[in-house]
Amino acid sequence: MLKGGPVWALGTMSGTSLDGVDAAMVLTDGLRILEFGPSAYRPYSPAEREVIRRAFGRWHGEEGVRAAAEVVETAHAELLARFEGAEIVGFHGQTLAHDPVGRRTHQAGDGAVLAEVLGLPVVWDFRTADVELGGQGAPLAPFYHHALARHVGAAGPVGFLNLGGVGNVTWVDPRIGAPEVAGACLAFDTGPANAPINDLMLARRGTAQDEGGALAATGHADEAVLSRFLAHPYFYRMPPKSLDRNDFRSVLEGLDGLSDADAAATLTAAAARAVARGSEHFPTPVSRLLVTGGGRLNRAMMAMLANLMPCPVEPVEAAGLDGDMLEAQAFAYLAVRVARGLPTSAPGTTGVPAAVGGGRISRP
Ligand SMILES: Nc1ncnc2c1ncn2[C@@H]1O[C@H](COP(=O)(O)OP(=O)(O)OP(=O)(O)O)[C@@H](O)[C@H]1O
Ligand SMILES: CC(=O)N[C@H]1[C@@H]2OC[C@@H](O2)[C@@H](O)[C@@H]1O[C@H](C)C(=O)O
Repeated sequence: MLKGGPVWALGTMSGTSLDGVDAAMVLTDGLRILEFGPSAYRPYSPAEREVIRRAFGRWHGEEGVRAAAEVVETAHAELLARFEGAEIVGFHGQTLAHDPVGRRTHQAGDGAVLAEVLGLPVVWDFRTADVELGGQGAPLAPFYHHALARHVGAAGPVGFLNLGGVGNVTWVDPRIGAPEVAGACLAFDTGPANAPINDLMLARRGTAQDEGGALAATGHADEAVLSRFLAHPYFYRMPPKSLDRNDFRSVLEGLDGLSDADAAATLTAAAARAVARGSEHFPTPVSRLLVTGGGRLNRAMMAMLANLMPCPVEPVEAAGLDGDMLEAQAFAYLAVRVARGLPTSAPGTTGVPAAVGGGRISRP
């Protein structure tokens, strides 16, 4: 258990869109955020990405998983070696598979290996305890969103939307002092966000993403595909709820007859409409929706969201935060919570029956 006051924690995120690893430092006591520290990013090479991609959907011991874990561990070790002054590491790993109904979730990468390499305590495997207790195991950033809302001095409920490979949103009431208290947070995955767009761009154009949403901006969304998409039972489930990267794959097929631009516009609109549909679950309206993750740089997606939502939709930078590093910061914050025996999820964030602290700690 960590003693005393605030510590510099170093957190990582290797997200579902598979672009690379983010790492960022936060000074925190596991309750409040005192200061933001340096951050860095290491992209995966195309070859590394392919090794990980081949292991998507697989579980420990299955083919290709050890190779993927080695890529993840090596990339993290390289990136984290660039930092100085961290006292603890929060290592998310790379989600390969996520099946909360089956009470299992798989983040590749061994925290014990990193602890040895870095000579620091490493908190990892953040999601397993939650799913084993019947929670969704995701999203886990919401407790950090709660701390952020208080840090930026929000006076009432605000929304944090992460537009990564998958989207997730947190409704936060910062007037409630602790995130695990009933009514402080309601969180859930909204639906697919950038992952299907990236897959489309790779298949049709050989590029990693729709830069700035430029292609989507020139197309027209296909309403038939969108209504089939929005009829998916996921949208009728009450939150909390979470998704695996490819859960919507079959619904989002059927774009073959569409031009590249119309297909991109359709997938972009699908992400935005999923968020708007999700926001209907908010307990009360929010004063603003603060957007983090790569999707905030997709102007077509942001414009669609602004049209659909009744409140201002702004990148988190509008509140002085860093939308590239927010999730890495989240796992720094959560690592300190784990080390201090504080919970990392609650009924309102993952649907777990009672607040629970996930994560394993490996020491060098
Ligand atoms: N300039 C940009 N224009 C358009 N899209 C962008 C831009 N920058 C990033 N993106 C999109 O955002 C994605 C990266 O987002 P982010 O890093 O938030 O996702 P992630 O952390 O991998 O995913 P998740 O949060 O689901 O785990 C890219 O793969 C791309 O689709
Ligand atoms: C199982 C898993 O890794 N889920 C990710 C994914 O990416 C976005 C969304 O789906 C969210 O549920 C989660 O990540 C964020 C960081 C979270 O746990 O808050």
